[in-house]
Amino acid sequence: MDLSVNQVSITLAKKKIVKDISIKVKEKQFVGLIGPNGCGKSTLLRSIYKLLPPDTGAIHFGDMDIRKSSIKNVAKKFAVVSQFNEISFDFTVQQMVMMGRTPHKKMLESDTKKDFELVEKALAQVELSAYRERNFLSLSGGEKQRVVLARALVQEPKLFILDEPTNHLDIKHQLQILRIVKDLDTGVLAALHDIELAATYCDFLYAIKDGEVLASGAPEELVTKELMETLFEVPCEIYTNPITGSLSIAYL
Ligand SMILES: Nc1ncnc2c1ncn2[C@@H]1O[C@H](COP(=O)(O)OP(=O)(O)OP(=O)(O)O)[C@@H](O)[C@H]1O
Repeated sequence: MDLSVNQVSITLAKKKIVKDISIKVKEKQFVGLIGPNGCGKSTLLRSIYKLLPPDTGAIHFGDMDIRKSSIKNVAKKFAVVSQFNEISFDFTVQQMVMMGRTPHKKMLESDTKKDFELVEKALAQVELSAYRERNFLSLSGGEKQRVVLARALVQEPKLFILDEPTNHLDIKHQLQILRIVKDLDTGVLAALHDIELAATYCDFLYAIKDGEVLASGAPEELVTKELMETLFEVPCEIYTNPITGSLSIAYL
């Protein structure tokens, strides 16, 4: 199923933050949003997962009209890993991850063998099996982020929405998170700050500035010196890393 966002605009505190943005995530595609702080990436993502109503525009996942669907039905399709993982009550890691099963359950339905198996599998994927009895609030920022990814995995979504998923993570765990979602058989829409990682993992990128899509395309076409300098207002050179062969940026 494809995600289609058509001409979405969002106003916050009387200021137009997202201006007529259209984006698409095709089935199983890994799509990245890049752009400077405050350009509207998170705001756009929030409107896609129904935390914010857009002023205008349409958001569809396949033939499902997201604006008209219930949160529970949207949560059966989309899982979100965002930058802010603060919760008021403390839960164990296992309980936190189990919450990812909620959209698939009826009220008060108890956890099944399959639910526990999915939780164990997801904890192993993020290398936190030994932490299952720990209190979530006692974890480091990076460990919390991996628990939130595990919760998203057990949700068995058709689309992952990641808002700076690698915040707080050391390089091993940044690569781990991106590799895990890349290897899944689902679409991914991710706001990413690290352009080199975005170019490595994404099939398609949208460059956003001042609430508008400035350019879009495959990373090797989109990530040019001219566009990066316009986007981030820092002089740079783009080159091919002689060791990895991947696209790299030197900020000057
Ligand atoms: N609730 C709100 N009320 C008013 N303005 C807001 C609100 N939420 C966000 N904004 C503003 O909207 C703009 C876009 O914010 P957003 O979080 O979408 O940017 P972003 O591209 O995700 O940035 P970053 O890379 O820093 O995470 C910012 O100027 C922000 O201050």
